[in-house]
Amino acid sequence: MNRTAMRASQKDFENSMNQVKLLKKDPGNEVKLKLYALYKQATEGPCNMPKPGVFDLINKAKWDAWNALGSLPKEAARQNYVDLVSSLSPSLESSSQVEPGTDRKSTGFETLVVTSEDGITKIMFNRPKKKNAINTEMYHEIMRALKAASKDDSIITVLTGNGDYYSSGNDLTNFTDIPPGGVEEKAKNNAVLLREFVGCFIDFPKPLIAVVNGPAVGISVTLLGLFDAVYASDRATFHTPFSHLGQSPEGCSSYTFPKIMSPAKATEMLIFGKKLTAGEACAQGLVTEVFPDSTFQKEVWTRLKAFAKLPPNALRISKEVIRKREREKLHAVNAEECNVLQGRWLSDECTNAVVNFLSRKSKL
Ligand SMILES: CCCCCCCCCCC/C=C/C(=O)SCCNC(=O)CCNC(=O)[C@H](O)C(C)(C)COP(=O)(O)OP(=O)(O)OC[C@H]1O[C@@H](n2cnc3c(N)ncnc32)[C@H](O)[C@@H]1OP(=O)(O)O
Repeated sequence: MNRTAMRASQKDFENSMNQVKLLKKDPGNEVKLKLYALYKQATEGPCNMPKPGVFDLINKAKWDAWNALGSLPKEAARQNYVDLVSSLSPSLESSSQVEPGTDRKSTGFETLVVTSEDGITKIMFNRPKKKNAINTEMYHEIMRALKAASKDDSIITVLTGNGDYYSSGNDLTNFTDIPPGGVEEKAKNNAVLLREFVGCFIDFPKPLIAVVNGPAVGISVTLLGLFDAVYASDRATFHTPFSHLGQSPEGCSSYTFPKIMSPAKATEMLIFGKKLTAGEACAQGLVTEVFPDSTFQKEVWTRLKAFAKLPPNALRISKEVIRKREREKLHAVNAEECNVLQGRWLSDECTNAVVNFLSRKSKL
């Protein structure tokens, strides 16, 4: 609405002040200073404060902005304030019309729900009836969602699960559809794809956070070593039963887990398949913090929203400094793990374990 020809009433002014509090998107320092100056001018008249010292940067910037309005009459300042707030309307519309908690949702995913809100892109595994097992389609969709999240305007990216599981790991039916080229070709193609998939986590440029809402198995656990923070419900468990499945570690865990938790503890998990509780995983350094399930979502999302308000460039640069010296090593480990797994998938040990699960003879 063009209000320049109108006189803003005191009521309009108060409404605008309330609207500013509801702004969803930070309008930036320049606009905030302008709003501050116009507010002061409209309520107190020309700048009447002593000039702050040069080292009092914030108050000095505020003083400069207010002082720059000179002798602008209170009424005109009030009008300018209302106009400025109304020019921020796209952000206001989204804040006032969208129900609290309603996300901007990306369509085009079958196995995920991807949403973006409050500076956070949330990638949620969405096959709850299958305990969020990762089928081939989901591997591809996670890669696509991560690539999009690395370029969108979000500050941090979160992976979580829908339902009672975080994820039961690789969908064991991935091994069943054998192409005309036979099992060797299937194993080779899967190794190439797995390497690309894990590579997306190694190279992800923004802070990547796991919100582990329930049990996690296999690759959904190993990848956690490539995340920047892992928050877990006390219902979560962490299980990598690779030997039971005739397989071997992936997700760079053969390198990250011994570093994170000590070689002996990593061996118990990765070779002997010891399942850790959330508390144990936290004590071993794999999990950042554990929360009671009853307050998990509330506490974690409050924290994540605060993280997402931190300066984005500082977050990315700090992550890069930490990841930089490890990146090459991680890619080499990933390549080697995929190569070893390719052989494992062709073994009788692996075939029997998958057949036993699919014929309902065994579970973990
Ligand atoms: C880029 C493309 C790459 C392709 C790459 C292919 C290969 C990459 C491989 C990478 C290496 C990964 C390794 C791993 O992740 S190893 C871990 C594999 N996971 C498992 O072994 C878990 C198997 N599941 C279970 O043991 C149990 O289901 C579980 C303990 C998780 C839950 O038991 P519960 O009794 O509570 O529930 P149900 O068993 O009744 O499960 C409900 C339904 O969900 C199906 N389900 C669950 N998990 C899986 C799974 N991992 N794969 C396939 N299906 C799964 C289960 O069968 C039930 O289905 P139905 O209701 O239809 O019976």
